[in-house]
Amino acid sequence: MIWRSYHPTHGSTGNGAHDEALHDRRTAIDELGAALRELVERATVTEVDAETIRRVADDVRRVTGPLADRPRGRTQLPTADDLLGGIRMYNPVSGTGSALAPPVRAEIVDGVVVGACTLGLAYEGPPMYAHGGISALLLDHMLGYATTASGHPGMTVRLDTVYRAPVPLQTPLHLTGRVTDVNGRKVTAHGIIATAADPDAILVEATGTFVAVPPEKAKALFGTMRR
Ligand SMILES: CCCCCCCC(=O)SCCNC(=O)CCNC(=O)[C@H](O)C(C)(C)COP(=O)(O)OP(=O)(O)OC[C@H]1O[C@@H](n2cnc3c(N)ncnc32)[C@H](O)[C@@H]1OP(=O)(O)O
Repeated sequence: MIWRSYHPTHGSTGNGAHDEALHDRRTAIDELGAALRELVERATVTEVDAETIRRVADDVRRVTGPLADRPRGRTQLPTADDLLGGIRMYNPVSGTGSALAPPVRAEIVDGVVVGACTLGLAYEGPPMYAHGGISALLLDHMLGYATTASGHPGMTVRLDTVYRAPVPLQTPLHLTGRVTDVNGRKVTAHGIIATAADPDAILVEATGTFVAVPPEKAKALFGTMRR
């Protein structure tokens, strides 16, 4: 991962009780993430009356109160994350704890990152189809994953996105990301979005340039990060 030089591994501790507590916390975060995504989608699709919407808004404010007890700031990593192990519970694309993430599930197949997700109406841009920025978000993630998995992690400095056809909502999607060139610190990657039903028909494709962050820059950008 791009932060490798500045943070020790926080993987398995060999401490059974700690691992069990961590697993339990991640499971709880998964559960809350799923509930939040359901809330977001239901709030987006509902046509109930204004009184019901206000009542739900009050209820939501009330039930989220306990979560305000121990907030973390931007320099503090989530205790449930494992940066070097690639576990980012709140990643806005793949994090199962995120209300914003579809979430994308991705794996590496023959050197290519292959992902899947379904976008609900909360991601709507043009009626019935995904917002273009969401497609770019998904592809940036797929390309970033591919560069990291290839052993050449870096940050996006450029993302060229070509929208060939609208991306349908409520439809299983097929995503890919692959590294196409490594040139010193610069890595080029390419990815697509298609439907799972017709993975060869490209709806959106992107080519990205990623640059490895030199240690002095990494220190300036991420040096204040703490557990
Ligand atoms: C597992 C899931 C992972 C998901 C990952 C998602 C990825 C992301 O979203 S990252 C977040 C978005 N990106 C950013 O915020 C990055 C912002 N940019 C930066 O901070 C800096 O550009 C940084 C730190 C990356 C590089 O800075 P620096 O080390 O000064 O680079 P710099 O020396 O200017 O350029 C290095 C090389 O890249 C090239 N380059 C820089 N910017 C660009 C660009 N926009 N387009 C093309 N080439 C560029 C330069 O020309 C140079 O090439 P060469 O070595 O041939 O001369």
